Amino acid sequence: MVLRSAPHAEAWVNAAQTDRMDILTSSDLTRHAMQDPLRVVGLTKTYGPPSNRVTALAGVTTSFAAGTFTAIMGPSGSGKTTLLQCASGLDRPTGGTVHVDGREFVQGGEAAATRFRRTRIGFVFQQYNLLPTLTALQNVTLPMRLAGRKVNRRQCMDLLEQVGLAGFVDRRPTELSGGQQQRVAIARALASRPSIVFADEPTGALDGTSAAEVLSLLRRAVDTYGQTMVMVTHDPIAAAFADSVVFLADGRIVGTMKNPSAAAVSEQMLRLDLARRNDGPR
Ligand SMILES: Nc1ncnc2c1ncn2[C@@H]1O[C@H](COP(=O)(O)OP(=O)(O)OP(=O)(O)O)[C@@H](O)[C@H]1O
Repeated sequence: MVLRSAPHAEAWVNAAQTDRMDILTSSDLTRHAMQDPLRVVGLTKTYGPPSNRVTALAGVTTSFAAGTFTAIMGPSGSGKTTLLQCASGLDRPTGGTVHVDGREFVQGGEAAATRFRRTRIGFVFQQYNLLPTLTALQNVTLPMRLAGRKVNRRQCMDLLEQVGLAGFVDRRPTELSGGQQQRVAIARALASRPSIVFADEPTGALDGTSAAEVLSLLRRAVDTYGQTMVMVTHDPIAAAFADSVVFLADGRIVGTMKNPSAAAVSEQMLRLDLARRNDGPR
């Protein structure tokens, strides 16, 4: 998918394997995307003073359909994490809007943003972000307790069982391997049944076997519960677990790929790197 408004888009379409990509106009996007659980429109994010401005997002418009798994890829510094953080309410965009479950997320102060994140969104981070003093089960129930919601202990135990940790519920993070900690983090992210789960490099700190297990769990969350998964990754093998890949460069969407294979993703990443080198520093 290439948004026609994106600069370099024509070049990208020419350079890429166009048979794997759709061309989407902004009216198509509007028509199809209004009901999607997550939609971002004209998202911009700049850092620093005008004299030294960094543009991390330069107007990103896209939509994530229910029950789909999308990987966000792009060269270092292309804006992947910034997109994830702005789309999830962890950070405030400079411009543009975020729509979750058809409603615009209005940046109404930290309390509102926190409430929004706790009820509608799950997060999985590269470094797991588990609380070291709590057991696996307590880590999973924590977001519900923080949100003042009744804890469904049985459901949390079931989730830990589903991620293969039935015998580990009373262990603290230091007593678990990296892969096991990430599986606790996935159970925690899924416990409140959020409509959208954001994952930022969820396999970045894992070996190949643990990474495949974690990715299979994310895939299963999409297929079983219809959750919408948005994952930032550098790894083409991880991206191949997704239904589609959105490619970013210089804070813009420059293409998407449906039904990605690791080989096709690697090839597109190489093309992007090459295009960037040919363009020189911005
Ligand atoms: N807090 C900040 N202050 C200033 N510039 C920032 C800040 N956060 C990010 N940036 C800049 O914004 C741009 C996009 O950063 P971002 O972390 O979103 O990229 P990325 O694609 O996730 O990179 P990587 O793959 O290396 O993690 C980069 O040029 C980065 O240096």
